[in-house]
Amino acid sequence: MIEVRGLTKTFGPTKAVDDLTFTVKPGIVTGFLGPNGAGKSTTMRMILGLDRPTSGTALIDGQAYHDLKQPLRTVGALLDAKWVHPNRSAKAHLQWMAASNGIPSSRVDEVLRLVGLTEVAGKKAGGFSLGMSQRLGLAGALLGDPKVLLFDEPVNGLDPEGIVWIRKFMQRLAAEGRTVLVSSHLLSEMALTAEHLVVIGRGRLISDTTVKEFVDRSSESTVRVRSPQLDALRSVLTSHGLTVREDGHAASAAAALVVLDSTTDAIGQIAGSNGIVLHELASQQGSLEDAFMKLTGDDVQYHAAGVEEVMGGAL
Ligand SMILES: Nc1ncnc2c1ncn2[C@@H]1O[C@H](COP(=O)(O)OP(=O)(O)OP(=O)(O)O)[C@@H](O)[C@H]1O
Repeated sequence: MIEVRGLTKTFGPTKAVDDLTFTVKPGIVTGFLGPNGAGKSTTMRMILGLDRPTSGTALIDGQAYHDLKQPLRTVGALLDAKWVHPNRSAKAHLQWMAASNGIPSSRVDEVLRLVGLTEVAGKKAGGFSLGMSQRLGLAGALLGDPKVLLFDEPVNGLDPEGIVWIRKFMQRLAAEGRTVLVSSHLLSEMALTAEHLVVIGRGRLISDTTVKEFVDRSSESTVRVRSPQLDALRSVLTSHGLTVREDGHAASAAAALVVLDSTTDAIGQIAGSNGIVLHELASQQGSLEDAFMKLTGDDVQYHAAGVEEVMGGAL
């Protein structure tokens, strides 16, 4: 279990993490979602004792990272896959990690097998593809057989096969009863990987719910309706208090109305009882990514403006 309470981190004038409170439970994958610069990496680094909080606490199974007697046996992390010494073989790298953490070297072969790197164990890690480096990072995170695992954007830059492999692996680790926190800036990826979501924007908590609740709540569902009597339809719908948007040019045959917060049943009923002919009546679901952008949109704009200010200052 990970417990984050009132966690805050400022870098000069930047509040990277702003009074964050959330709990990550064992047995399920929890997605840590937010646009670039939202504060995900900084939060993870504070949980792992790599950054000191300005205020607040982050506990792993009830203890601060620095108080853990054998950290690798309690928590494993995959932050940056490319930190391995390039001239060291995968096996030598893991043996060095094991030795410096009091872990028996027999565990090295075990984790190499778990992540599917046995065949290339003797090869230099510097020549590994990104996918292989991620697997090696994962092997390192699993060395101490920890109950808590943190992954920072683990699928970034991977090919589809690598993405599916990492996704399934994280789900398996959670199914074994471990606590798994994985960050991403893509809601579509998290919808496939995680069961619970902690969403942040500009360092602040936006949502802490199941993926299903978040998706249901945030994705806009609308009804698209086409009719040869579009004007009449528009006025009866608005007279029923519905919000209506135009879709396409009014003069074209493809012109349609998009009705918010209603159902095909209700609209069909209204049209029928007013003698209006319909040529199309369809419910449509907004894309997850659109919904996510809308929710965190302010935060992305804030960061874009921030960059311009910095660039403007430099020029
Ligand atoms: N060492 C640092 N010094 C100054 N500012 C920092 C430092 N680390 C992070 N920041 C700033 O803190 C904010 C949060 O960054 P962070 O890397 O935690 O976000 P993130 O959600 O992980 O984004 P990304 O996916 O782009 O890494 C950003 O505005 C970033 O510029």
